[in-house]
Amino acid sequence: MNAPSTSPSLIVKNLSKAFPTAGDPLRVLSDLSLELASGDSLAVVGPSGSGKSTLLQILGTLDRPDTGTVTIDGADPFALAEKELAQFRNQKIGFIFQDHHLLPQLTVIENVLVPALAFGKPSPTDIGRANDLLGEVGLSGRLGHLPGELSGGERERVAIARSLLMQPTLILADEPTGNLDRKTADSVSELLLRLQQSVGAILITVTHSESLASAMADRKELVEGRLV
Ligand SMILES: Nc1ncnc2c1ncn2[C@@H]1O[C@H](COP(=O)(O)OP(=O)(O)OP(=O)(O)O)[C@@H](O)[C@H]1O
Repeated sequence: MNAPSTSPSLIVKNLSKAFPTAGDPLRVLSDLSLELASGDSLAVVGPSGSGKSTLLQILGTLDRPDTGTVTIDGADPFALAEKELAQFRNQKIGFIFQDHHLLPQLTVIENVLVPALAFGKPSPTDIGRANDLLGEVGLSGRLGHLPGELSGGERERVAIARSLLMQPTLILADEPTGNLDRKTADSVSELLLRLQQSVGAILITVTHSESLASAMADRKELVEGRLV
């Protein structure tokens, strides 16, 4: 487990992003800056179309900003070549999506091990960690099951375990409880925050859910391309 520190491990400076349209480009992010340190949790809220997913895509290094910089653990991911960037992403960033994005043909434990595949065959350490994480999310008895055999809340818990496999610096969650009933949503968000705290990762959650947003230590709204 990483000891939490207070120096910012995510530094975002002056991000801008626009998409081409038939008319003027659609400006989605505009001079957006943000700094977060190990152990921080942030809810990003805002109306539909305000740019929350676009921000998450850029922080997740899945899309590039037009201008501005993202620094994760002192490194500029966008300066890396494609293969190195893919490895950096797998090592430093855990993703959790509303529809979990588990691979249907892989078992629960194989899904949790997917981030390790970018580095070759999962090591015994990876396999031990996957087992431990599945224990922590209460799924030790379901290692060999397929995602289709699990409930929505159980699938989301597998996605949480997968996001933590590589002990990431940053966990990015897009509506992680969006498909769940209130009680299941509350238990999944409690679990996510507990595990995020235990590894000292930064957690950024995009959500329309008031109850999930209020569980995070901080909350910011995307307004006219900036976080306020
Ligand atoms: N690849 C793209 N090409 C063109 N326009 C895009 C693209 N991606 C997003 N947009 C536009 O950018 C704006 C912001 O989209 P984004 O998905 O980031 O919003 P959001 O805040 O996540 O919305 P929601 O809460 O509905 O998921 C929208 O108007 C969207 O249509």
